[in-house]
Amino acid sequence: MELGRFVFGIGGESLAVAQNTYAVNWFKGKELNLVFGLQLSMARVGSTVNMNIMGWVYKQVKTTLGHAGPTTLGTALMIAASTCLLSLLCALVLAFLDKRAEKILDKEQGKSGEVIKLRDVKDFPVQLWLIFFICVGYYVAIFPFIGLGQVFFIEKFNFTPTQASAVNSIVYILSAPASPVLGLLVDKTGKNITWVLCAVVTTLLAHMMLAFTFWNPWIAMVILGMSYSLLACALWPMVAFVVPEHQLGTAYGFMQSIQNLGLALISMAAGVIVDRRGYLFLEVFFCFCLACSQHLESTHAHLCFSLCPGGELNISASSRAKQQKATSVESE
Ligand SMILES: C[C@H](N)C(=O)N[C@@H](CCCCN)C(=O)O
Repeated sequence: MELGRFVFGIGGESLAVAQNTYAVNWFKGKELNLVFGLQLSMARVGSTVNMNIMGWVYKQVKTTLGHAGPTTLGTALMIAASTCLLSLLCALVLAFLDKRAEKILDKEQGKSGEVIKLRDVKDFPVQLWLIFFICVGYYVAIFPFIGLGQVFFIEKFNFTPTQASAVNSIVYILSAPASPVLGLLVDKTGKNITWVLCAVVTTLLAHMMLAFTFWNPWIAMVILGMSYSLLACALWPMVAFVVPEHQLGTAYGFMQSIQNLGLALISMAAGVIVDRRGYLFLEVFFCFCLACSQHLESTHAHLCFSLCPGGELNISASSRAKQQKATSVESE
């Protein structure tokens, strides 16, 4: 099982790196934030369908085979895995379309000829490193929290397991419809840094509500779901504004690696904190992670404004459009 999850991790995360890089290559300067929102939405529709349908699939296989056990479980999992064939098919079609676009648009000519090197990392701008650390500081307060969330709602709010599971999964369920809408909002307004700051602050407020009050946790979880969707739409596309095209894959690869390293360590730490100190300490710990992320984002904003006032990261959509027009006139 662990070997399977290891291989799954390699595949899943590399897929995410490739998806992000393709999205930027195709949509930079167009509706990039919306595209990231749509990606997130699709992923969340997938997880929601999976959460709701797998129990039913397992029961059907059990009825057909006439018994429970490893064969029944294995068959149900193989049926689930068959959806990867659909992904493979889509990836092949995408590869074909991308090659075709390269020829039609004569992209070879526009290429700078720069070679991709792992050494590029040392030339990454400080803004990019800040984006990486904001990402890790934020996501460690989301994924590990949802992992432990069900028991938290049972223990603190006396919810039944069904109620706890419903309130816990609202973050992902909400992000399916909300992400494209919020992505469009970021596209229309620009100002990615401001949106990321809003998302981190509202997530911090939601965690503080869960930690220090007994208010109905649905309120905090709905805020968390909306702010999480906003962050994902505004943060990930920012990478494309600070690194050149040939370094995008390396930059997204690093972002995912740092995020996963943080998630692995913080998930273990979160388990130890719950066992030794309980859920209040855990929530305070998540608030601390978010406060670090918020501090980094403020530093990031400050740096971007002082290093390049009017720079790419926080300009409005209309100024971005003007900038692009000017660049394309210059290159003609
Ligand atoms: C899967 C990956 N580790 C991750 O964190 N994904 C983000 C969104 C990535 C942006 C779209 N490809 C998530 O919020 O799930």
